[in-house]
Amino acid sequence: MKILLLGANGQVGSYLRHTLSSAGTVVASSRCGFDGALACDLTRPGDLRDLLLRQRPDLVVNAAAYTAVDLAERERDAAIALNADVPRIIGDTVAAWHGGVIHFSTDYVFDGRSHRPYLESDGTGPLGVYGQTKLMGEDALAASGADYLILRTAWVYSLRGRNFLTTMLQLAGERPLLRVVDDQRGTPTSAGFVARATAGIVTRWATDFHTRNNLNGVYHLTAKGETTWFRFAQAIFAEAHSLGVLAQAPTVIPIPSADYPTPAARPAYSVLDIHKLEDVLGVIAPEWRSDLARVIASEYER
Ligand SMILES: NC(=O)C1=CN([C@@H]2O[C@H](COP(=O)(O)OP(=O)(O)OC[C@H]3O[C@@H](n4cnc5c(N)ncnc54)[C@H](OP(=O)(O)O)[C@@H]3O)[C@@H](O)[C@H]2O)C=CC1
Ligand SMILES: Cc1cn([C@H]2C[C@H](O)[C@@H](COP(=O)(O)OP(=O)(O)O[C@H]3O[C@@H](C)C(=O)[C@@H](O)[C@H]3O)O2)c(=O)[nH]c1=O
Ligand SMILES: [Mg+2]
Repeated sequence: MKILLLGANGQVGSYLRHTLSSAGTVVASSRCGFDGALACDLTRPGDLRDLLLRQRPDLVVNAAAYTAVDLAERERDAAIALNADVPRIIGDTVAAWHGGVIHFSTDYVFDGRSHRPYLESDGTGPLGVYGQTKLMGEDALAASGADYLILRTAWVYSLRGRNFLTTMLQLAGERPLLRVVDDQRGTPTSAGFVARATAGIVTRWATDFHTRNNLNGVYHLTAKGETTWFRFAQAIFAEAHSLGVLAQAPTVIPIPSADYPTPAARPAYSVLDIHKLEDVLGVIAPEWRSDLARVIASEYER
């Protein structure tokens, strides 16, 4: 099976480049092209169509996105181009040869007013431009006629790139005291887990090739459990400290979101129910806390 991976240089994409090779022949593409990846600026629809037509993949895995949540509030057009137009063009194009698409979306499609984990069938209500444009992309792909899986993940971290984990480790070296919001609940999920689970899903999907359209739809893909950003920060410092990576863990103070104003509002509660992922796609998810410990140890315990 030929798999075209878009966004190969991103947080999830860089892990997918490795894990997907167990599921098929991977052709990787990134904005600039590096390390053998094909260069393609996805904001140029003609370039994206050319890439798809030339490669004619059995499956496109789209890990490219506009992910700057706050910046999106004043760069709406750029967010639409990446998060809404790209999945629409992919779906419309590969539908011509009955190709499939695996696309990632986010917990930020929800408004956060739920008091129990969100089901795939629950109503959406994004609070900001990032979530709105990701939802537009979900709808466009679902309407395209291609076979598709939309994997909604959340609070993704790794030791590469910019994310909450790397931000906290960096701030720990700069400040003795950090203030972190304690009234937004969600589930930290490692990029490595997302990429391994996705590769397993691709393998299963390829096996069920003739009936795979039965699987079309949205799936929630996170680790298990829930926490707040404050408790996530505490856990990061506890793990790093126990491995001797941090001489002195900073003091972390819990604060309400009102005390940490940001251009984009975040949902107060965006825990995702992952039973459909487990039952239909057979993914086994780790607890978020053990996933975090594994990630930090993998880097430093050598
Ligand atoms: N990060 C998170 O917390 C979460 C992410 N998700 C979703 O998961 C998916 C993967 O996210 P993640 O890996 O964290 O995102 P990243 O921001 O790390 O990666 C996105 C990639 O998209 C690429 N990209 C952006 N613009 C273009 C362009 N014009 N042409 C080509 N490539 C472009 C970027 O390229 P470059 O490296 O050159 O900038 C980057 O490598 C996304 O769909 C995201 O919405 C969902 C929930 C949580
Ligand atoms: C750095 C920092 C952040 N915060 C808060 C701000 C925010 O409410 C929360 C998380 O901050 P971040 O900006 O790292 O996270 P954010 O950009 O909101 O992360 C989101 O990214 C997109 C792509 C997604 O799809 C989501 O699932 C989610 O992971 O922590 C503090 O309270 N103190 C701090 O020192
Ligand atoms: Mg990023």
